[in-house]
Amino acid sequence: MPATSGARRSPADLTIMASRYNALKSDAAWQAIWDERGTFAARDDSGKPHAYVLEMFPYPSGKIHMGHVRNYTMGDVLARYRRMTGHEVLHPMGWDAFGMPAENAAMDKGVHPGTWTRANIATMKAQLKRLGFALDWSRELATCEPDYYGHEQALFLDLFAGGLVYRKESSVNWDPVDMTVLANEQVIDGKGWRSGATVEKRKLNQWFLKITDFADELLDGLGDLAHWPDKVKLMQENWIGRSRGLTFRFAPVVPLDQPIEVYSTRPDTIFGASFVAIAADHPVAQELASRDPDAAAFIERCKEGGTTAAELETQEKLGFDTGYAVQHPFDADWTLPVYIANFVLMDYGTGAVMGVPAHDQRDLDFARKYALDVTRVVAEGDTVDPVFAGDTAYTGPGRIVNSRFLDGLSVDEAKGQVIARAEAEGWGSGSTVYRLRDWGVSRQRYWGTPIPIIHCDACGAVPVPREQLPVVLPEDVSFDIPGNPLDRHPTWRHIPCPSCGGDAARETDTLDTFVDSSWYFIRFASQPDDKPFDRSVAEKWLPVGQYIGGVEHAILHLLYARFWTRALRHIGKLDMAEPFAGLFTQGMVTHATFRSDDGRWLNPDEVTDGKETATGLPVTIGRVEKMSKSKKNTVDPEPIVDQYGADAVRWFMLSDSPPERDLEWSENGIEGSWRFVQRLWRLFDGDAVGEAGSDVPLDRKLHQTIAGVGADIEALQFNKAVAKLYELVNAIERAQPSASRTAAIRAAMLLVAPMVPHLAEEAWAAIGREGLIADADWPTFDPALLVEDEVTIAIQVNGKLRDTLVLPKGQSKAEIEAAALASDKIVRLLDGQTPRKVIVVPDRLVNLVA
Ligand SMILES: Nc1ncnc2c1ncn2[C@@H]1O[C@H](COP(=O)(O)OP(=O)(O)OP(=O)(O)O)[C@@H](O)[C@H]1O
Repeated sequence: MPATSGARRSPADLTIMASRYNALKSDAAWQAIWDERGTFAARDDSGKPHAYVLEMFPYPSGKIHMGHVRNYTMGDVLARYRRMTGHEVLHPMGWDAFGMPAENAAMDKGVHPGTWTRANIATMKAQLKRLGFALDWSRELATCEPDYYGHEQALFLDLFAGGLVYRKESSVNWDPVDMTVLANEQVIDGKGWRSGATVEKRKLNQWFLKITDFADELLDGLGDLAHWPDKVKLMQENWIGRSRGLTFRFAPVVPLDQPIEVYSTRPDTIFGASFVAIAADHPVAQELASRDPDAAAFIERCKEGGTTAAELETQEKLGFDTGYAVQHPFDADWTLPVYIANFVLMDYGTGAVMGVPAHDQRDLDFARKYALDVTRVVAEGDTVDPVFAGDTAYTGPGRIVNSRFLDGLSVDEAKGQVIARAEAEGWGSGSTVYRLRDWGVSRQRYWGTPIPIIHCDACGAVPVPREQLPVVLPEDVSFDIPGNPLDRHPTWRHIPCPSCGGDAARETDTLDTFVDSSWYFIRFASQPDDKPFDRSVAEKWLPVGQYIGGVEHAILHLLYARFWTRALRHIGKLDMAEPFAGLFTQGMVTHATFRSDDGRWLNPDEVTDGKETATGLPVTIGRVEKMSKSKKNTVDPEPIVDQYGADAVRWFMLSDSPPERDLEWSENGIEGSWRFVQRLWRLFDGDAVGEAGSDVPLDRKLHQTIAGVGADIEALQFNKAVAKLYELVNAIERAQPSASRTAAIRAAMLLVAPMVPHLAEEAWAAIGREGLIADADWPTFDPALLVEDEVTIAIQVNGKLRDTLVLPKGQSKAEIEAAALASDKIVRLLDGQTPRKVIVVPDRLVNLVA
């Protein structure tokens, strides 16, 4: 390393000097060294405290984009920092590799989903490597490989044996043109995304996991997650949706011959009820349809439309007046009409609801359409008028009004009263219900984990014997016609029944890909060949200390993983309640979206000056949205890494804004990061070593920075850490050569190492240090140097500021008083008088009462 003089240079000069840092060369060299030495391989038994840092693994959709870079850089800084602070770190990476896009690629391009997926994995892995992430690649896994999903099948069978899996008929979205089941996201405005046909509901036998058995645990367990964002906990709480309500019967009015049982979470609004709505497949509706062709035709119509909650919310509310009526439970003379309605589902509650239009939006839409009464029973502020105007239901809190004996009560008090009366009078009973449904895991798709079940006419659903696992997906399938190719494979599904030996058939549904991501973090911690994980090893690492991922996974993925972990505990496979002790949800990297003249999404690369580069036709610039492959608004980091090197890209992703905040991608600023990397290099490379002399302010700055940067990284406040490092570098650059300055430069190398690891290694080697900086110890700070040792004290006379004094910190009251009374200004002001009273607040102020 060239020893130059310690003379200061302006940053602008630095980049044009000869000894420019060659990032591309250094990046490749250090990445190769880390690889060769297995630097980031986690050892199960090193004796050091364990730290498990994990980012949500990506779907291998093609290339990584800046969103991934942001997510993975944050995890990487923490992982590297934990290593330097003496931890054995597990920081693995893998691929959430099953799912629809691979099947779509197969249909569009004629390439096998496996080929497409594995090629994407290779590309993305190479891209991640170029960013220098400290990942333990020896533990890499891809969920689409039998050595992963075979173990998942074993776990599925464990849960099956443990009574947590069952099969039930349930509705799916059916595309009548493509003759296939559609995933919810393939239903767009009630139509099949490819065929454009109106989607129907169909009943199919499907597999479910009993997540509802754990509803209370999953809800109450949120209280123990101190290191999770409140917003995520709230989202989970709402999703589980525990509420107390009333199941009760409306007595029939002739000619109806049976009561209608409903469930309501708002029994407090019972005096606002104006109708009862039943599902199309409710027994009363079915019975009517057998005699009334109009009712039968309406029920057919109800089959249109998807099954998602969102669909049910948004689709037009349709009803059929059965002509039947029921009695209000509190008034034998009050009757309510009974409608068949398309928004009521049979497998939800009792398949019947009471309609309270003033206080439920769905009911209000319905009541306005069919001209039913709308009566206010909860006051909205001062508004108590029973006539409810407008088209927006009031769902907020308030006093109960227009409700006889309930008037004046709060919503909760009224609920309690109605439940108590119903129970005393024997027409209903209170119960706790959950919004959470059991998890339907069957997907009528090819590219997923085959469900390890064999169907036999004689024996029913029989688990695949363990020694026959994995049930491997056949590769010889075609996608030329819609539907699940497993269904039409010539041989794959035919198999003798393991129980009776007769002809039987494999289950052709595959598992929801959320199952794959519900336990991958366990497999990362321990991956023996012969079982899903070795419990004692897994428990050494788990729970994950810090999990980092997008808030878009706040509900489903995180809830399913929490459930899976508890389910494994329930069947005695793992002794752990919560999989992720700490959670951080990074803000999204966003970017404008572009659409071509004919409505295709375009990548920013395909647009020049507002026109599609290829066709010259104008493009539509859409909203700024989360960078994502599906909207094609991705920016590939690779050309940027080519130009500026990995460290500049990493630094840039960390420095720009608070990590929890969204960040609109722009290349402005990357050059600034590159210049800073160069500046660091000049500082590290240009230091004159071994000079004597100390520089106390610089020592203080250094120790404050060591403490502050460590705390910021621990709190994942990377932008703050970066700001402190800028300040330190400024201070070092300004300082005259001294031993302090040399020490500060050495420490700065360590402090920036988690963020710009290639440059840090290069500098470390250049000063002749043994070993890697990745393995070096994080610098320690001297607490005595963290405090400023002088304070400014205000001196007041009769409450008015008259002077200030700079004094050593921590002086006694007597010392401060003496100093104040000796001040020239005060001596002049007092003019020989002795103050009547002296009030001293140490390190802050002195007030003299004259
Ligand atoms: N634009 C983004 N900004 C920040 N983080 C992102 C962004 N896109 C994905 N991530 C994060 O990357 C991790 C892996 O996500 P994954 O690859 O499954 O993302 P995705 O949303 O499916 O992306 P894509 O839509 O491009 O495939 C997740 O933690 C996710 O939140």
